[in-house]
Amino acid sequence: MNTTLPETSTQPVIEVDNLVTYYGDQKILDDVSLSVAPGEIMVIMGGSGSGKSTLLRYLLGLHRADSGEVRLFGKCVNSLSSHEWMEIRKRIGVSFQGGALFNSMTVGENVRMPLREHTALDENTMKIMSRMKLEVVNMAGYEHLMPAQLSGGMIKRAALARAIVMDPGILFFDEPSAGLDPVVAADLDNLILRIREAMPVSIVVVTHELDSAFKIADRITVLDRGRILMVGSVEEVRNSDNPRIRNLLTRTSEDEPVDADDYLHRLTEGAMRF
Ligand SMILES: Nc1ncnc2c1ncn2[C@@H]1O[C@H](COP(=O)(O)OP(=O)(O)OP(=O)(O)O)[C@@H](O)[C@H]1O
Repeated sequence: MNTTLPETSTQPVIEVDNLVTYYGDQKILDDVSLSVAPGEIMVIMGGSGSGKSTLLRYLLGLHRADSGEVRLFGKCVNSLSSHEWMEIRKRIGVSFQGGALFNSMTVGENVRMPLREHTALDENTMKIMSRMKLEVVNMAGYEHLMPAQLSGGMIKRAALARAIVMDPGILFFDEPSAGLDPVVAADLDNLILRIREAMPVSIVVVTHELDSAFKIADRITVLDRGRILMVGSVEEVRNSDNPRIRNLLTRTSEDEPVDADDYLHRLTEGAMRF
């Protein structure tokens, strides 16, 4: 549950300043800066290998920045004590690709797990709170089922109920609609919007699903080879004339097979221009 927030309501809940990260000798994120305002939905988009998941891991404080800084709720994640980090961690909900419910527990037990771990609430209160969150994700009445009895979409929704059970200030999604059919994926988008309406939470979504990004985002960060190409509104990204963003929007990539005619056409077009 939300502890009293020390920051003013307009202070960004996430701030990234000039983040540079390496895996070994390879620079993965290069001078990345962005911020996420209270209640904002920020979508991180980019081609495969552009650094989206890596950025998410740094936002979650899983790695130490090689240079630059990540601040959550105004606190630099690299300089927190483990106790301070635990306090911040309670205010962060995460919904990862697989949904990842514990198969040996019922849906209700799964959703209550963070409450059991981080609070001293009595059993009854925990049950009421988990039911409320299951209602938010349209899963009321399913709390006694085991994960194996659920569809893929229901597993995602139950995992989402667990991610919001502590009323987080920030909610992270990694490819929320991966593996879902388009109708279920669209439901999940609606649910993300509904959660933002229902609670004061900032949401960061990593996705390569354009339809989903355009539907839910307040702003989009476009990553390309570890650098930020653009941070802007849906309209700004849609209307960008940056060729690499256009490529991303039309789903062409240097790794994809190239249509020979189209390629020649573009080549001659380019030759004529220069
Ligand atoms: N643990 C790791 N060790 C070494 N290199 C890594 C590691 N994780 C990622 N990388 C490299 O970092 C770069 C960015 O990877 P990342 O997974 O962040 O990209 P992404 O945009 O999330 O890609 P995708 O959409 O395919 O998941 C890639 O070149 C990748 O090979």
